[in-house]
Amino acid sequence: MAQKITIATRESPLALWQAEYVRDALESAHDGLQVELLGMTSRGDQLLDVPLSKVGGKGLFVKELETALLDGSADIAVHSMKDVPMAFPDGLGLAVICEREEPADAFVSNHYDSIEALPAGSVVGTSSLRRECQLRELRPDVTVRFLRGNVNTRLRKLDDGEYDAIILACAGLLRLEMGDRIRNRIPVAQSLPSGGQGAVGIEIRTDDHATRAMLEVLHHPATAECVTAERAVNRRLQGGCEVPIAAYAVHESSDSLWLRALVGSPDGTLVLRAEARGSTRDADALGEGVADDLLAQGAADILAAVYGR
Ligand SMILES: NCc1[nH]cc(CCC(=O)O)c1CC(=O)O
Repeated sequence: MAQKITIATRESPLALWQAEYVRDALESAHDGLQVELLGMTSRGDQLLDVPLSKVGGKGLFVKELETALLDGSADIAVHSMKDVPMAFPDGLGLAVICEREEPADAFVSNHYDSIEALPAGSVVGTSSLRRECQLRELRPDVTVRFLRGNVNTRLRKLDDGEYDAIILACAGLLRLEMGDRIRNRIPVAQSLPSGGQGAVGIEIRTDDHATRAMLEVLHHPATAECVTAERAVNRRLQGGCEVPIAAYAVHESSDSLWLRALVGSPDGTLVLRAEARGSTRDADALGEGVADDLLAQGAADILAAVYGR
């Protein structure tokens, strides 16, 4: 049995928190196991002056880590599931999904308590088309301004006065012990989260059975069921962050899920919604059904306009 595991991780404070969480859980579950972090910078961390929707989207945060897995310099890669594309390179795959932190988006402001309380003309920072779409549907009278960078950078820009408010994931703030910055947990009906938001996933080489067995202690089946349904929506739509897409599942009982999803235009003038309930055992089919409903409502046209298909 391997007595040492190397974790490939990005170097943002949140990515390091997540990698350290995995390291600590593995070391306490397996006596004598040594776990090391291999920090690396992804293209998503370098290209900070352009929206993700313009530079090729999701894979940007995971590609360098996957290269480290494939060349053997690391054994596992720890990701925010929100940033993990649907398809994996040959020889790599997801081993486990860890317990979800709060999935909602956070309204963060030094002046106002909620989206509703913003004066007309306020400037709100986000570069997520999903957040922009839903915010503008609710408040067509506010201005959305570009905001990227890691969580700490975004908060600093807010504090510098560049924005009246910003929208972040609650999960990142809570993990970094900055929950006091959350002025308001935006109800999911107002800002439906991204598929996988708040969940951490671990990618490995698919033939590395010894490592997979050691990761099992971190697997959280209930989270994995929800994230599976959410990711099935994105997979069926074949959409990344170039289009406003949200997908969010919760358990209604131990064996049934309620999945909601939406596709929209960035300016929030067109927002298509679909939802369905289904068995946890068939989370993929649940997600595909909701995606098909969206496609039938006209999501196909939105996607075709963006991706030229
Ligand atoms: N795209 C960046 C990213 N990836 C995961 C999180 C937050 C933590 C999570 O969703 O697990 C964030 C920042 C944010 O959206 O505020």
